[in-house]
Amino acid sequence: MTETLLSVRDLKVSYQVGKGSIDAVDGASFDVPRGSIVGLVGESGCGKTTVARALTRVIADNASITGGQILFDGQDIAALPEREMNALRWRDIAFIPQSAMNSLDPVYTVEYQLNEVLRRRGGLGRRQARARCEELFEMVGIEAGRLGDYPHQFSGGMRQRVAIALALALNPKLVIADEPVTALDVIVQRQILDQLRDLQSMLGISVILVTHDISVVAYVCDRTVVMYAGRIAEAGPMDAVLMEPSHPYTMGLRNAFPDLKGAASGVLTPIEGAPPNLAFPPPGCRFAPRCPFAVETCTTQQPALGMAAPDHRVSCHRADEAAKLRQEAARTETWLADV
Ligand SMILES: Nc1ncnc2c1ncn2[C@@H]1O[C@H](COP(=O)(O)OP(=O)(O)OP(=O)(O)O)[C@@H](O)[C@H]1O
Repeated sequence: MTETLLSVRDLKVSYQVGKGSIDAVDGASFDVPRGSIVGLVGESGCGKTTVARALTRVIADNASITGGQILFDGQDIAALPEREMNALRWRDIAFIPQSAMNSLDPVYTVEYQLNEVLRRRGGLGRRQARARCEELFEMVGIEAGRLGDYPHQFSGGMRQRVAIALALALNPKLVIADEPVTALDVIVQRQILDQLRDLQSMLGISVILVTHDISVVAYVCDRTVVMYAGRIAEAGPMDAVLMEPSHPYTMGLRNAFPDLKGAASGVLTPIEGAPPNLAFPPPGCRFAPRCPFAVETCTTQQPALGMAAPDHRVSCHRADEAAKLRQEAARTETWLADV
């Protein structure tokens, strides 16, 4: 069995807003096996970025981790003193924030920015750092001659490659990439994802890929964690979750996105409505107000994250009926009725 690198257990993250608080992540549990790409997927606002940032403990000033464990290599980093956590960042866990433009400083050359990580954090000397910069650029397919360029001199796709090089600088075990291909055209998306996959398997690292786009997960991930309104809806091997989803939200997401591989994917059916306001989440299953299959229990009782199969978890009161619901979910009318 594959060894687990990261194990998130019942993670809770809240934002303080005025006198109240928003439970943006409300009991998330999932695993990241060594040497795998795990897609963290869900609509905007469902808590993906909050989870990703909590894993590096670079969270907003008004955010706090209010519960749970983040076991990285067996150590609970949710409880680690900031000094030790800081030593772990870049070296063990690297984070690529949502826009590569944000992660790169426009006023410095990319070599300067790579050097900041390599020399300041990695302790490399000038010569070693230069050699590593060249190696990193080669790894991400950019000529070393462009190391002295500024971020604006690169195209969007190339900036994303630079951000990947930066993340890989100190040989981390885990790279967390937040929406790494959003805003790029489909051809460039594929190139970046292919490269991420090649580097992941060459270096044997693990990657958490945060995305709202389930076709990105289908294209490149080994496993999928589907989030909805701060909770895990479904998690497991990519094929099991996307080919035979057990949660109606995953069934709906699958209908709502085109296929990145370019195959004919038929009619796209959006999930009507929007995720709930997390300041006032509905009782019971948070997806119930939009779910075409919701029954009374769904509106009153929160479903537990149970087993759909030994390695496949799902949080749905009707998970036992998944095969039947999948057939109904494949029909566009199912998603137009009831909501
Ligand atoms: N600094 C903040 N203060 C208050 N609420 C916040 C803050 N940051 C995020 N939130 C709220 O937390 C919830 C989760 O947001 P988060 O950004 O993690 O979701 P997401 O799935 O990553 O969405 P997106 O892809 O749009 O970033 C949302 O309801 C959002 O409004």
